[in-house]
Amino acid sequence: MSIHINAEKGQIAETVLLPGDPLRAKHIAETFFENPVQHNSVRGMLGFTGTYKGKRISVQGTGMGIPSCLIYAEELVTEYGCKNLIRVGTCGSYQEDVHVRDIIIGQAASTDSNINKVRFGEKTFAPVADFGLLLAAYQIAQQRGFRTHVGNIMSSDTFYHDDYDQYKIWQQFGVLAVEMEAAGLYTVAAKHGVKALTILTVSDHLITHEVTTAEERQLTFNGMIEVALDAALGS
Ligand SMILES: O=P(O)(O)O[C@H]1O[C@H](CO)[C@@H](O)[C@H]1O
Ligand SMILES: O=c1cc[nH]c(=O)[nH]1
Repeated sequence: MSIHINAEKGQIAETVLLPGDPLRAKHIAETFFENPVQHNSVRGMLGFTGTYKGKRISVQGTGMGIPSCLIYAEELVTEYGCKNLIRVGTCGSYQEDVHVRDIIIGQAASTDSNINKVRFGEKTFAPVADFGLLLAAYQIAQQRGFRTHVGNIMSSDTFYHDDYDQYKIWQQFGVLAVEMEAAGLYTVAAKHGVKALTILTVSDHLITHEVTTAEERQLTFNGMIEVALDAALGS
């Protein structure tokens, strides 16, 4: 048992999907896993382990934001020996040609978080995805016909902003969308020498103000989750 996960050693698989929402973790386990077993209930941050197409795999909710996500990422790696961390989340698009319901694969993650200033001081670390996981996810998404974008994403420390126009600097530099965890996840994966990837579904649009309905989001999430699970098969 670790401080925030009450699973026994060996109860969590080496490959873990990481949604922010613990109820999405439950949905993934109930929809896609054979014989899912709940391995965590601490703070209601649900986690499950089961089998997908013959491979043992886990899903663990992380909560929202880098600080919460990194508690789970650190404990999964250091206490449970997890080696492949695949975030499956939602994001807001920064680009006209990146539409709601599209899939984004986070090749790299910019951030307004202070975490890496604390770590690296004046120097800059570039948090990047594992290339093997990224390539597998991209090829699977292409085969399935999903509109898919690969590139830089922005991990923000805030969901609500005093100045919404601040997105324009990221937009201008080609950043695809905003979410709240990937830069931290990629950094911690690098620190421990494990693999990480972030796959997102666009749930809203910062420019056009389009949003997805709850039902649409559910269906689109399933596409993203299948991409993540099938990419995980080769991990
Ligand atoms: O859908 P999830 O995985 O929670 O991801 C996004 O949604 C939350 C904000 O609503 C943040 O965690 C953000 O990163
Ligand atoms: O962090 C997030 C997630 C979804 N949509 C946003 O605008 N921001």
